[in-house]
Amino acid sequence: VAPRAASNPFAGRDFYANPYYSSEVYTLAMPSLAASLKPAASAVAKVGSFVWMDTMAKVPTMDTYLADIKRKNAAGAKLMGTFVVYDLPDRDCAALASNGELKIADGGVNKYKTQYIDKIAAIIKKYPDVKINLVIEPDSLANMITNMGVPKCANAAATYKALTVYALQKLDFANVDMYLDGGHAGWLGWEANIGPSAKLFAEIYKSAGSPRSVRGIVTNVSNYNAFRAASCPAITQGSRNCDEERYINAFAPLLRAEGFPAHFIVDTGRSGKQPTGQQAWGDWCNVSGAGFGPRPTTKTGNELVDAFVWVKPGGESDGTSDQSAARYDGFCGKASAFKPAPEAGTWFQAYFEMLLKNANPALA
Ligand SMILES: O=[N+]([O-])c1ccc(O[C@@H]2O[C@H](CO)[C@@H](O[C@@H]3O[C@H](CO)[C@@H](O[C@@H]4O[C@H](CO)[C@@H](O)[C@H](O)[C@H]4O)[C@H](O)[C@H]3O)[C@H](O)[C@H]2O)cc1
Ligand SMILES: [Mg+2]
Repeated sequence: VAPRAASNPFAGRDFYANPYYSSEVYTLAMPSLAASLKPAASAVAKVGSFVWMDTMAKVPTMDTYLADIKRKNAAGAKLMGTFVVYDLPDRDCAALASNGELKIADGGVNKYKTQYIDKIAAIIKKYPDVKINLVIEPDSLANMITNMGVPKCANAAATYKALTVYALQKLDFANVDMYLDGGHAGWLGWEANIGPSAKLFAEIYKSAGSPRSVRGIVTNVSNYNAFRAASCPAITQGSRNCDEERYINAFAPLLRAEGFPAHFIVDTGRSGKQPTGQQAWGDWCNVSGAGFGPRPTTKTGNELVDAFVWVKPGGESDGTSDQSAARYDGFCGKASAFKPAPEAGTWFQAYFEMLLKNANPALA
């Protein structure tokens, strides 16, 4: 077994401005952007964000990007690959917007193993010299804590847990570090949720055999919370953990006590402007008033936090506002949600412009 990583998986490496996102910015955003916003947009295109493998068809692009990174590193760069594993069958079980391609009822478990995870493992094996950091399945285990009352989540629970364990075991390589998705302060940070969460995450970690490459937990993926709020926003009323740092500082000792010595990374891609237009802390879809947040860095000011990262690519929709669409989720129709919005994952120009204008720190 490889020696336990004592060091920060992001230390001494630079983020890879992936071609997929920069091409969205240059081909989809730039042409209709006001001249005044173009410098900010080209700055954003250079910020390294995670590549979402949200379909089996996207897996081969991991090979393309890792080959590009390997080439660039051979020429003196110090890039790492950062990817999101996101294709569980019956995905996003409490929402409708990000419904995935695999269904438990339609052989999804076997497809996830053989056509998704095993394919990712085979690609990683080709690049033993490239540092790879992975986010594992946003919105999966968190839903197991708070949404067992949703039939789709209750029915998917055993599968989510078993396939997460499978992924942690199959992707456990010496050059890989993985972070399980831990929702955010407004989700699992509540008094009622944080204890059960620590137990569940530790159970998964130990069931997988405490793999060396499971470094910890990522928080705030596709959400908007400040890492360190100057003052607790009104919508967080009643919760002691009103920002991601308070959530992490409360969560870490509970996890350690359960046998999971987790470190953390935090998605700051859309946390720049506080407070946002959320009317309730549970508002998650295309929230108005958000802005690009702190740039990716290992200088987090908290030794539990390896890095601030950009996981959700700012400008890609969280879900359609078209009420007649199959994947329409009511949260994307709420007053706090920017409308009209296209399907989850597709380019949302007006929202991108808002993120540029609200960026903090400023982009250019
Ligand atoms: O006063 N109290 O003591 C008290 C105690 C408990 C309370 O209840 C808690 O209230 C919280 C809201 O405050 C709820 O948190 C919301 O849960 C939703 C899932 O159900 C999440 O939605 C996901 O968001 C993802 C992006 O983050 C999307 O990608 C994904 O598609 C989407 O599904 C929201 O973020 C998240 O904010 C908790 O469940 C709930 O338990 C409340 C008060
Ligand atoms: Mg989503």
